[in-house]
Amino acid sequence: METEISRTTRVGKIKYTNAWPVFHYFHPEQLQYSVEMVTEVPALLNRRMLEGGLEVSAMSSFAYAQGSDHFMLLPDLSVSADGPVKSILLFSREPLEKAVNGTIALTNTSATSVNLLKILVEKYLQGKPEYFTCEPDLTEMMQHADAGLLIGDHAIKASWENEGYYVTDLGQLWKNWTGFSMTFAVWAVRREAAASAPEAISEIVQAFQSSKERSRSNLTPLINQAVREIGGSEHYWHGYFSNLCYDFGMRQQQGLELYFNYAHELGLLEHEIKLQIWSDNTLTRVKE
Ligand SMILES: C=C(O[C@@H]1C=C(C(=O)O)C=C[C@H]1O)C(=O)O
Repeated sequence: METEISRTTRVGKIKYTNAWPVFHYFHPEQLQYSVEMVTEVPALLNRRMLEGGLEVSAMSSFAYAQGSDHFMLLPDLSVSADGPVKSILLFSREPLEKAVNGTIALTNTSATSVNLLKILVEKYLQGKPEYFTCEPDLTEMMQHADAGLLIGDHAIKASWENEGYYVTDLGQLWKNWTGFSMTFAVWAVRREAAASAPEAISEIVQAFQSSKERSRSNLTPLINQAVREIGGSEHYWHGYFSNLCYDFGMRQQQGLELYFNYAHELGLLEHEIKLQIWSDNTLTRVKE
């Protein structure tokens, strides 16, 4: 008979620096339960989570909402920003007010940010652009569009190489308009995995939490790795990691609920979303 201990939990990891603090000290080989890692851009992790090809993943908060009947949120984990995010950037040839009536190229790696842009354009800026989706290559995008949306390390690198484009930070724009924080990524578990393998999920959640805390207490190893692998300066990465928030408290939840409400109003989400957070019942069960 297959026991829970021998079953493998497939865990998705976002292939961008923004999620590193939660994964940096997450070492599957040190866990009691078996874990297989899949590292991909958010759009691919979203698809695999929706199709049941992963049990646990960091994913776009928008995709969590699309599949919320199948998912629960893991507690106190997110990639959020209360103001500028520095890596969700709209590059445009003309100032923003003009760009939002032109053609906008959208990265095919995102779900949250492309819908955030649509909300901001439609409700805040009253623009009427044409959109198309493509690979995250700014040079290529700008051959066919007036503006291009990039996320993650693609946005960071493009901001370093920027040759005169206007740059709009969507975290900052959301904050200017709503006064709220914005949550771009969440960590979720599929409901059937939460029901059938609670001990494994509990161990995974604790490992994510302790990675987050260890990263927060000393950013230097992450900064050094980012300089080595992506480029840029220690100063840049210190600013980048310390600016992002990895918690999912009341403030982040309120901002995300507001985003889901707007997405629903615009028909981007089919139904209203109630955040459902997984809680660890294994500790009480042991005592019974
Ligand atoms: C902060 C970021 O958030 C990311 C944006 C996502 C999206 O737009 O769907 C998904 C996951 C996050 O890692 C970033 O890409 O820089």
